[in-house]
Amino acid sequence: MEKIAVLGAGSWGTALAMVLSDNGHTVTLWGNKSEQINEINEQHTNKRYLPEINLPQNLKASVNLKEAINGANYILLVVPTKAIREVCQQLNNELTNEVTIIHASKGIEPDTSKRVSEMISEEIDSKFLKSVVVLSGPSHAEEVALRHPTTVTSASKNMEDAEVVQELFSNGYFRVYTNEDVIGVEIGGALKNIIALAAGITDGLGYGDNAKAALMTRGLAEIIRLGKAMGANTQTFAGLTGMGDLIVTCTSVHSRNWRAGNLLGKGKSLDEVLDNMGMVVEGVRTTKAAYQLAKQVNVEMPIVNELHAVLFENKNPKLAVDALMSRVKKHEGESTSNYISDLAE
Ligand SMILES: NC(=O)C1=CN([C@@H]2O[C@H](COP(=O)(O)OP(=O)(O)OC[C@H]3O[C@@H](n4cnc5c(N)ncnc54)[C@H](O)[C@@H]3O)[C@@H](O)[C@H]2O)C=CC1
Ligand SMILES: O=C(CO)COP(=O)(O)O
Repeated sequence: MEKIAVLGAGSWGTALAMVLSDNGHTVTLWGNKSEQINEINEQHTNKRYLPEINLPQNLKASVNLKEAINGANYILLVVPTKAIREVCQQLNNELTNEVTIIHASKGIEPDTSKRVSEMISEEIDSKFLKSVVVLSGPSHAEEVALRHPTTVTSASKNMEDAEVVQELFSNGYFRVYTNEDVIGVEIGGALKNIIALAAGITDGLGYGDNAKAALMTRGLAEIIRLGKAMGANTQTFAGLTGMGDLIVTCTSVHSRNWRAGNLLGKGKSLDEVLDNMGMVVEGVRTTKAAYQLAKQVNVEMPIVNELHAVLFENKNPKLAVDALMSRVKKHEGESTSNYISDLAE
């Protein structure tokens, strides 16, 4: 059994800390809000993020980063993408031994277009960084905390590291696959949030399942196009971290991205929506990043373009849908079917 520090005491950090505690590891959950940390230690709950969930008695929490990482060979980083660099810088100041950093955050940094694993490698001194492993897939914290069956992927360039992480997390309700395509896994996890925002918008506008199926299918084609240009293995997008996560995020009431889109479709402003949410909506920043990236690498991403206009140029969501529907007529062309046929190995 291992000593593992989980940095980020929101919905996903808490749910993953539960999985690791259930597996018998010694887990310390680190957060920056003392009231919340006291609640976890004293009441064994984290009501703001996971109401009605009782946390394992052996799960400890701390506001002290040095104390949380003391003796840990594995650090799970699960703060919003916006906070990754800041938390890594704090971590870098406290590290005294080499660690494997596992991250479970889903986003791309605007302006730099960096994926989370790239930011981690930039911020953590290489003498302390044994490996970076990504944990991603269709996995709403609310359902994992109820110990409902969930599948995810552990990805690393080094398959042995991915397998170690698979072993750490796997149990009867949490099944972990491995993959060596770090780029594809991170791009899929980040970009599905954009499509979930768009799916929320069409639901909020009162359009039905046809519109959502169209967005999911054509959205996946956009994700694949960008992923391919970034060097991903296109087959990855037909798997858990691509299509799987796209399905769960576009169709679940648990999704903060879908819920935010839904409110936008109902006429709320972006500021009103984000004030309302109280949790991270990663798709907003990732839309900005994908919009910039698509232009840089010359990839056509019409849904991303329209969502960018709705979020940042005040475009009426209904007009954005009209614009997508009246684009120049096309052949279906490069669709996911090309890749899905290769998947069932
Ligand atoms: N909630 C979910 O079901 C899933 C979330 N994710 C990803 O996990 C990441 C985190 O998401 P959630 O836990 O859901 O977000 P959340 O909004 O529920 O919680 C975020 C937590 O990070 C903390 N935080 C923010 N900035 C910080 C800083 N500078 N220092 C220390 N703590 C800081 C907040 O206090 C809060 O506790 C996101 O990238 C998200 O896309 C991935 C899979 C599932
Ligand atoms: O990534 C997730 C599920 O796999 C969570 O999605 P949201 O951030 O939209 O809630």
